[in-house]
Amino acid sequence: MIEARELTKRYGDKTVVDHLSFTVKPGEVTGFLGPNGAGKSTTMRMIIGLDSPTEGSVTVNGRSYARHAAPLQEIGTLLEAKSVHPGRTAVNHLMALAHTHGIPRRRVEEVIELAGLTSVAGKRVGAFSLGMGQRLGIAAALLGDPGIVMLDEPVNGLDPEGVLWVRNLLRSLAEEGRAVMLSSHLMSETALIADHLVIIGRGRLLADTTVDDFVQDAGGAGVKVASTEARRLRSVLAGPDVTISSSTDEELLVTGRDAREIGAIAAQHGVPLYELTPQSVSLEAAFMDLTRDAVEYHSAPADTERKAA
Ligand SMILES: Nc1ncnc2c1ncn2[C@@H]1O[C@H](COP(=O)(O)OP(=O)(O)OP(=O)(O)O)[C@@H](O)[C@H]1O
Repeated sequence: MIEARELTKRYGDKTVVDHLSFTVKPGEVTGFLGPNGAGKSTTMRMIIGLDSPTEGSVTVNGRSYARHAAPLQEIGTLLEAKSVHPGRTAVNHLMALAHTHGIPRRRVEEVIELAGLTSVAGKRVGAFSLGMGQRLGIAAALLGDPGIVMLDEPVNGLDPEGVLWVRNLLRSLAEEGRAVMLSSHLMSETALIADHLVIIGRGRLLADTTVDDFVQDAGGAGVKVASTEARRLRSVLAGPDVTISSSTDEELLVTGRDAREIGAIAAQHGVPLYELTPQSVSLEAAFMDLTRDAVEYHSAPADTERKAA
């Protein structure tokens, strides 16, 4: 478990992390989101003692990182994938880390295999692509079999197969009961991996919520239904919390009932359907709305068009 309480970091008169409180719980993937410059990396650096808070505190399994005798076995981290000696091979890099904690070679081999690096284990890290570097960083994070895994932008530079691998790996680590924290500035990608969201902007907490609630608050999704008997369908679907709008004579947008219910009700009343499509909310748009005032570097034109994902 990671617990940040009123965590604050100032550089000169600039407050980069501003009284931030959140918890990263075991058995969950927590997505740590914010636009560029929001303070994500600074927060993560404070979690593992690379920066010290100006105010407030953060603990890893109940105590500050520096007070753990074997920190690699408490929390595995990937902060800067390229912070590796370029002349070392992947296996030597991991062995050097393993030696600091009395971790056996067998475990090094395990994480190399887990990260899909077996064929390049003997290659010098300096020749690694960005994606291979990310995989090596993740292998290093898992070396001590830690209960907490914290990764800064882990899918950065990965190809689609690599992205899928990270997604499945993080989900399985959480299912094993570990606390997983990953930072990102991509809402839709994070929503596919995370259970919980901690969203920050200009160092401040903007939202501490579940992915499900965020999706719901983003406007719910609604279901698009098309039928040759849309008028009759509208009347059989009506209910106290149901909203139905129509864009054409045969199409309805229904909120308050999911696709399964709509299909069942339509079948019960013998109404033919030729389309039944759950609408996906534009999570990226909701995220941009939430962080709009906290974006440090606006691109021109400043207003991004709102469109469905
Ligand atoms: N050592 C430092 N001295 C002064 N300012 C700093 C220092 N480190 C970070 N900052 C500033 O703190 C702010 C937050 O930076 P940080 O890297 O934590 O953000 P981030 O959310 O990780 O951003 P990104 O997604 O771009 O990596 C930025 O404005 C950055 O310029």
